[in-house]
Amino acid sequence: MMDKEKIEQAVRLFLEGIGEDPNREGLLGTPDRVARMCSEIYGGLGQDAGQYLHTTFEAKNNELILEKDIDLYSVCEHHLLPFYGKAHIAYIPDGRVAGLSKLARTIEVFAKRPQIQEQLTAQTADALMEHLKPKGVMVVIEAEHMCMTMRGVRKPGTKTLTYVCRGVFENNDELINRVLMMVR
Ligand SMILES: Nc1nc2c(ncn2[C@@H]2O[C@H](COP(=O)(O)OP(=O)(O)OP(=O)(O)O)[C@@H](O)[C@H]2O)c(=O)[nH]1
Ligand SMILES: [Zn+2]
Repeated sequence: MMDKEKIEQAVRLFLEGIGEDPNREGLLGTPDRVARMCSEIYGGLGQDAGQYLHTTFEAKNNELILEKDIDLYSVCEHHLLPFYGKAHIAYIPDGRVAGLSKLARTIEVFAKRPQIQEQLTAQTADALMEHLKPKGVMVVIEAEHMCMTMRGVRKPGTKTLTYVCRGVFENNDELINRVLMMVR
């Protein structure tokens, strides 16, 4: 559970820290707004990643399934600035498939936390392996980090691509290339 009062105090202190007046009219409601926003954008903290994967359906054939271009928003844990882009989740079932929306819901559990992209990619793949028990999973994320665009090195347009393979995808160039081709 989030401590809304603590977040509000911190926001007031932060505003003072940057030389603002937290009591000026435009900022009066800001601590409350930020606290409410936090329960949304950090709402994955403490959530069980398996919760969306309890209901599965029988699969007649175990062919590759790819859910691509999933809109993704997360927050980098180093600067607390957003990174955002697309996620692609491929898996080969082993007799059971998940509801299509549940792949996106699973990645959201991990995206709604202070994150680094590599870890977000790996945690999603591992959760799918653990709870869906497929033959293999591949998760690809391409994202732009605002800590690299609006500040720091200032390189807008730079995309960071991460991918993680588990199960039959591991070291299987043919499968990996098939997914990458379908994603392009
Ligand atoms: N590996 C990884 N690095 C990230 C991610 N998000 C942000 N970063 C990087 O985290 C690093 C933090 O580096 P520091 O040197 O501690 O912080 P900094 O002085 O603000 O660094 P600059 O961004 O280079 O100005 C930066 O290089 C960021 O680009 C991520 O998802 N994965
Ligand atoms: Zn950052």
